[in-house]
Amino acid sequence: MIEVQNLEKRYGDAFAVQDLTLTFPEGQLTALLGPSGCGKTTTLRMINRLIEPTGGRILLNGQDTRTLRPEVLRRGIGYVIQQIGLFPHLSVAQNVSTVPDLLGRDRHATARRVDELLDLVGLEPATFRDKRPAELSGGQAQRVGVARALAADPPVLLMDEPFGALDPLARDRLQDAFRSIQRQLGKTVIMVTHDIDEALRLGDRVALMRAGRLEQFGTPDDLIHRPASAFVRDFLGEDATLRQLAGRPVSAFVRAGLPSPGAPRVNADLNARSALSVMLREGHDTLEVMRGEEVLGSVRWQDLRGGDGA
Ligand SMILES: Nc1ncnc2c1ncn2[C@@H]1O[C@H](COP(=O)(O)OP(=O)(O)OP(=O)(O)O)[C@@H](O)[C@H]1O
Repeated sequence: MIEVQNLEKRYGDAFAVQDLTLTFPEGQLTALLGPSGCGKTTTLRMINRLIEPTGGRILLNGQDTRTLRPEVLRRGIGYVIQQIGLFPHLSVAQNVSTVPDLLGRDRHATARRVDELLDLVGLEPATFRDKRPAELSGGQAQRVGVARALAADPPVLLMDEPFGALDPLARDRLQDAFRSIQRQLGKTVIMVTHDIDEALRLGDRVALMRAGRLEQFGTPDDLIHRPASAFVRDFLGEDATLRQLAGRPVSAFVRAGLPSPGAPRVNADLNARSALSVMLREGHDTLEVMRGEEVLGSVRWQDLRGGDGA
């Protein structure tokens, strides 16, 4: 678990981060969100001590990070940035195994792990293992970057706009892949983004910052339905609920029980925003949700509009 307490970074008279106190829950993904210059990257880089705070402290599993040598600290904290920085002269497999090799881990075990990780991020190992970075698309290179960060098996991952440079389709795919990996591996992830959709879609928690301070910390539902300030409401915008629905399958909103007679059927994987459109189009306030031939249950208009899906 990572706790920051009264964290501060000052440059001359200007505060990049000021009086920031929050706990990043273990095994969850927290999105650090906010407008340009609000202090997101500075906060992230203080956590792995690429930037030293001018005040406050950071606890990793209860231990003040200042008592740890930076290189020891960073071994337990993966770091993924937009410009992935793969080594051009090394193969994909060598790039992914950089840290385990440095740590002197068993070579055969590492080779197996590299293949597993490539598989996990959606790169066929036999095809990609021996390629050089110059032979990869931007999206493939970012996948390799994610695999490399996971290779050392750090309990904590810091990510700074990791999907920023991708086209929308590739970004959606890699976000989905990453989300299921994160759920599967139970990593604690802190992800900087200025993309509201990304934060609402991927974040278990969202920390919204403004001018170096924390404006609100909560679940996506909290920020959308219980904004702490006019700033939060304005920042998320009026269509925040719809955008959040677009990132969730309708199955997240299913309740047991039958819908009203004649309700349209939709597939469980349909996104909730499209499900809402089906209701509007068909003039029904319930839908029957199917997975293949099986009826999962029903979903009601007010369930989608209330935004309480998990
Ligand atoms: N080395 C530095 N010297 C002086 N000011 C700095 C320095 N680094 C950052 N700042 C200032 O601190 C503030 C926060 O910067 P930071 O990069 O953390 O913002 P951010 O929220 O990540 O922004 P963006 O989304 O644009 O990357 C900004 O006003 C920035 O100008």
